[in-house]
Amino acid sequence: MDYSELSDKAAENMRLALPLMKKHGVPMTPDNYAVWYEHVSGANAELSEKLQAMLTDNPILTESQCTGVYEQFFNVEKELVQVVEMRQELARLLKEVISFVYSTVAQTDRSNNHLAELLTRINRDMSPQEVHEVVEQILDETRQAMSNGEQLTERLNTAVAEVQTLKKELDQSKREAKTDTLTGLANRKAFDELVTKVTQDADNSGLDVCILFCDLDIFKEVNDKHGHLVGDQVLKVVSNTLKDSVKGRDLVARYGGEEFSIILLNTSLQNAKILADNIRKEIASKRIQRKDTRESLGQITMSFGVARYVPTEGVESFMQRADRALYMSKRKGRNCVSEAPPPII
Ligand SMILES: Nc1nc2c(ncn2[C@@H]2O[C@H](COP(=O)(O)OP(=O)(O)OP(=O)(O)O)[C@@H](O)[C@H]2O)c(=O)[nH]1
Repeated sequence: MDYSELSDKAAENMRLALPLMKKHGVPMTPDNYAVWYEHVSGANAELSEKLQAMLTDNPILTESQCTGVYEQFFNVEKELVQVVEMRQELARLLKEVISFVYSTVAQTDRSNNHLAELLTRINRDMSPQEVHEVVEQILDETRQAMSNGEQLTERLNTAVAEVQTLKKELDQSKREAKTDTLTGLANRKAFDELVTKVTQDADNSGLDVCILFCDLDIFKEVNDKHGHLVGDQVLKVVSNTLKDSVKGRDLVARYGGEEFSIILLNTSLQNAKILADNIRKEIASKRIQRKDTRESLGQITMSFGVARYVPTEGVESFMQRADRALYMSKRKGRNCVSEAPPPII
């Protein structure tokens, strides 16, 4: 079978994942397939490390180990109906392909046995007619085997194309699940996930991680005076300013209504405070106008809370401190930056 024309990675991953699952005694369920596909694709280092660690203890995985990995890395998606539907589709596809592979293998076995049996019948004493009959049967069997092989290749090609489409849709819905629809920024879920990860990393590396919590000042007045649509326009302008103010490695998220949060990697507290103050000035200097009437909305300002992660304090304490710093800025009269108090460890 020539797979060289199959469209790239998905085919490769499918070919790698199935034998590995067999080797490690992993039941061929869609959930397990999702885990092993992710593993062989090399896209999820954490998942691969987890599998490697389990396999070091025992090369055959138990059912509960398999479920455990799936739950850890994929279960979040269960919340999304669309993703559930895609999984069901993948399950159907996988079931169909596996049963097709099995039936082709069974047919090939039968075919091989028949061919072996035909070969044993060939001997010197056969009449030309008998030789002719056996040769005809061998030819029939060979044609059948070739046609089975072609059908299998064709079905696998279709399956690979379907898996690719599903994967694209899955990637898209994963992205959407972590994006705020109004501003296009990362949402709170994305922020929470990343801040948890980078603080855990910082526990080991000691590298600087800072967060900024920022909140629009007296934003209710904008909404009350100009309406929610204009308020939304302000949120978009502010989002763009925040996004343009940080480096590609940093994450800007819309944390809630008019509250934003930023993760700054490899950034000292001093530099985080300077950055926050620059953003503050940039926003305060803008003169946003209503799109429809060109009426000025007056000065829009933001308050900021800045915190640097202290290794081992934990993500909750870190976020609480940043939140407290933001609250301090509000109490000081708004449109300013405050540094978080040290953690209580
Ligand atoms: N237009 C719009 N407004 C929003 C959105 N989410 C939250 N808000 C508004 O943001 C305002 C927040 O009001 P408050 O919590 O009282 O805070 P504030 O008026 O900004 O005052 P301080 O935070 O104390 O400076 C409310 O009017 C919310 O309706 C949104 O998606 N769009």
